[in-house]
Amino acid sequence: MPRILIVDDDLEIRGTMASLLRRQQIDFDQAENLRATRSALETDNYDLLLLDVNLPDGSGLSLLPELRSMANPPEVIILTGKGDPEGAELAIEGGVWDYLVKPASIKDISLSINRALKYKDQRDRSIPRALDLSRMIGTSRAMRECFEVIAQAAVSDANVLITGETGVGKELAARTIHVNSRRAKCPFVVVDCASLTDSLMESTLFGHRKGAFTGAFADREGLVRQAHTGVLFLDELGELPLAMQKSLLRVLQERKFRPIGENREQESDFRLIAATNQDLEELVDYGTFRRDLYFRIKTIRLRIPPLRDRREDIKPLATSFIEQLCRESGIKTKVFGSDFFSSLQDYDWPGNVRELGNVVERALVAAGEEKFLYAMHLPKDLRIKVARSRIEQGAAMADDTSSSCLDIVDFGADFPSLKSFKRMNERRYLEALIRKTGGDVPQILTISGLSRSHFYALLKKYELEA
Ligand SMILES: Nc1ncnc2c1ncn2[C@@H]1O[C@H](COP(=O)(O)OP(=O)(O)OP(=O)(O)O)[C@@H](O)[C@H]1O
Repeated sequence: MPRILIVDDDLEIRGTMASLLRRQQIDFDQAENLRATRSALETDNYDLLLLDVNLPDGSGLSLLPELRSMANPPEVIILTGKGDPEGAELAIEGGVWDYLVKPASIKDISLSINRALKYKDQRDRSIPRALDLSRMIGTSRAMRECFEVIAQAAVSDANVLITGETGVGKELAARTIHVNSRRAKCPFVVVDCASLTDSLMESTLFGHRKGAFTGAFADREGLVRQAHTGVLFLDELGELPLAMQKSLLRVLQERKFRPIGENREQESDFRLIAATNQDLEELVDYGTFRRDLYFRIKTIRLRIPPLRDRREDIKPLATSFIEQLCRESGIKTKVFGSDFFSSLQDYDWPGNVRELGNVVERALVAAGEEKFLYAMHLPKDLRIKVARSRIEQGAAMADDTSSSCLDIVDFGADFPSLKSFKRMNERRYLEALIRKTGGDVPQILTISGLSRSHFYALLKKYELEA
């Protein structure tokens, strides 16, 4: 059910609006000034604000930038007693749905409210569908939840804090938010806070004038200004020194900064997306990260889980990386031996998706001209770790591609049905036979006793090649 906040200092107007909404069975709250409106917005979600311009403690229009930076902002209809064309222009620039001059007819107000609510409803529903995820892969439930947050972040202009271990895809997620947002055509400026020394940081972020310090041979535009109209992506935010945190907070509040050696302030309208693999809350408790900055940055929070907690994503990621690498190097895409994926599945991926990308690339190089990718093509250190962990788990399934393909396997909690066990082994039998005979079909048919048509049907079934 939609919810509306009526913001007006005039009791009579609030009463008229309230009875209109009650008749339409629309839920609503009321606020008589800016302060009450802000506190209502902090505690509740609204789909629409009916907003008066002249309020006792300031202009209703001053709320528009704050609303725009909310994760899922309400629509706004401005209702004002003054026919103020400049105000109307400002309001429309600020993204309001409609601007009605009092006394507006009940019919006009009702029509406008219904249209705005319909639009808001469509906006809410279209969030997940509208997303372009062409570069970001993931089918696990955990990643689908991440995509929902990314979709919400894409339709808003709020600050975003992305957390997760190294290599989980924080920067990729930030870029995905950017390409799906209204700032998509504007710059995406990356600042790696960990690689900047304290002395370089201020001039890198805010720029400097020629001669501002020894070595400042020319004017330099800072990254904050370069991000104007676009996104400033602060990677490794937990590494930002305290002094710079203060400056950053000021820029976030005022969107203004002063390059070193410059008298006048400059402006930059950027959206902040920050990423960290550190626990910022813990840093706040230790006193090495400012609490006020932390609260300002985490309007939208995206936590990307490590790959070991979403193993379902390993296969689609690895397949996509291999296909892309084969395409780029102009070679025919490889066929996977089943032991290849099972080894990938059984590894813990401390370096997450980045490590997976590197590992499959190394496997591709190791396979050379071979059509198949087997576990033996994977880096030795990875195979050793997988073998160890299998032994530790009592799986006793050594990672030895030359072992019999009909070993008895301890499947642990994932014990398969007899049908799928037979399928698995049939596939492994065929892979081993193709490997042993070098793909010599007459020899395969002699050894297996299969008819030619049955053999080709099995190749098709298991997506194998001889
Ligand atoms: N879901 C995904 N789909 C496709 N590629 C991904 C995915 N997640 C990560 N990658 C790839 O993995 C690599 C590492 O990702 P990224 O740089 O975004 O990680 P990060 O979390 O920002 O790492 P770090 O903390 O070390 O900066 C990149 O090549 C990226 O394209």
